Amino acid sequence: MKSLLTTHQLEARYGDFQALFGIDMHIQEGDAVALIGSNGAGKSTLMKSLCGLISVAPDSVLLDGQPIGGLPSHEIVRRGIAMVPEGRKLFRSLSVEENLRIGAFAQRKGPWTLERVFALFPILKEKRALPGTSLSGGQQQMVAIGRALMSNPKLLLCDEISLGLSPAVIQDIYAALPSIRAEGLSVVIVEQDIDTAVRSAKHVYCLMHGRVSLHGASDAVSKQQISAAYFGLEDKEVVNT
Ligand SMILES: Nc1ncnc2c1ncn2[C@@H]1O[C@H](COP(=O)(O)OP(=O)(O)OP(=O)(O)O)[C@@H](O)[C@H]1O
Repeated sequence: MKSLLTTHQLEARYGDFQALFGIDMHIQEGDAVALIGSNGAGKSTLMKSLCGLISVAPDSVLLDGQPIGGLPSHEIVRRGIAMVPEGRKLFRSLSVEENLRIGAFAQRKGPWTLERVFALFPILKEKRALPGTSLSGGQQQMVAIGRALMSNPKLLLCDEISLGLSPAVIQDIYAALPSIRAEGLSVVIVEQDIDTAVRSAKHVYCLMHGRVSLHGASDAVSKQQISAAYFGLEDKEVVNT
């Protein structure tokens, strides 16, 4: 499979505080990667570094071999990375449909249109004229995912899409993933629930204190390896990538 995105010794800082240290990550075309780790491990910081919300060294993030580190986020969307942010971040004053249409600002060509998003999440078609923020948490999450898809990304970054949702709703959202990935779209899923993460991904990266503590094929990493990498292990683990 062709490499889509790589990070090389990626570092990220908030002022004097260093949150990420030497992250090497590889995402192939069509890949599904789960990013796990305890609170404060650096998952959101890594997602923000990939989509231009945090400034990082140009060569530390390559998309299709081109340096994109530190580019403004609208330029990164144009190049094919879209983010479903933690907390959904819908535009309060806009309807469901308007929220979705905003995702298409980059005018990238591809399969995702308003009708296609409505086919994926039919409830959004019914509620298209309502304010996005009047929907249930799960429906708002669908809007956030749909808005990101409207930019026709090559890589979709999903930051904690199940946060605050009931197990049944989480199941509904994850049930959409195979359709989302059907046309070769790569996804990175940040997820607190380790079982959900590993089940829905081909590869797993675990972060601890801003470093990769484990990475490997999800069917090759054991529960013991994951809990060691999640809660504390001195050496970096690499398992059958
Ligand atoms: N805006 C910020 N300013 C300063 N430090 C920050 C900021 N955002 C995050 N941090 C710090 O960076 C580190 C990594 O945080 P990050 O939010 O990336 O972790 P996370 O793995 O996503 O955690 P969570 O699961 O709680 O969202 C933490 O020590 C956090 O306190």
